[in-house]
Amino acid sequence: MKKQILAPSILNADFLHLSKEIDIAEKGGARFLHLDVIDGVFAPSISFGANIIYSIRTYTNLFLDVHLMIENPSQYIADFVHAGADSITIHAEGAIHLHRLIYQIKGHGIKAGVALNPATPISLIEPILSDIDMVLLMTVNPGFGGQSFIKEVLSKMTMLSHLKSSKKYSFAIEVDGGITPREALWCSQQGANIFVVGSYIYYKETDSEKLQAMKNIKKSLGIGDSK
Ligand SMILES: O=C(CO)[C@H](O)[C@H](O)COP(=O)(O)O
Repeated sequence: MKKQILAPSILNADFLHLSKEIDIAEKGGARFLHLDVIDGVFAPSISFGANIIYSIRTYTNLFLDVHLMIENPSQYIADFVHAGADSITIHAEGAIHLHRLIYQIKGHGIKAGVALNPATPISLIEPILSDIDMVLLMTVNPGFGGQSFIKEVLSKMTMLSHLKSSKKYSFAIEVDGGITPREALWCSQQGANIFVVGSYIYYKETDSEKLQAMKNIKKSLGIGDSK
């Protein structure tokens, strides 16, 4: 069985107590921390930038999975690498030189992912599937946490998984948006193996509720408690 990875997204975490929120992700058995960088242009909200990621890097050894929802990502890749990103995912929409961008990221010795919005077809990235480490399928429209999962993306996931197995590609399939234990299971059944979970964890009031939320996701995915 392939490795299932839980990646808490701090987009809706308590930024006044961010270190505590990261402690919860670690204690709950996460291996990745998902960091959404949104510029208010590519997607309609403004989150945080490389300086916050740098601070997070000094605090945790979790794999920092940086998702750029920004215009002109090429200009900022070095900043995020120096801030401590372990992987950088850029969006295929609007990227004129996607192949070059992927190799710009990989040239820094970190992993490169490509994200697709719910309405963007897989065919847009078919020519570069052998070059990337991860495909991130957005299951909500980018910009905000707490939205509802768009079920139609499941058929795209199935299509991508078939392509992956028929061509023996090695990329991971990450899903992001509206994930609770139910959606995690659906996505896992369609071949996803990295699960970004934001509000289902961080909208909970207490630490023990947040930890229980992570437990629920892991149970649904069959991830053991030791990770
Ligand atoms: O990329 C995102 C928004 O652009 C978030 O990572 C995503 O929405 C996760 O939050 P939630 O689990 O609350 O949907």
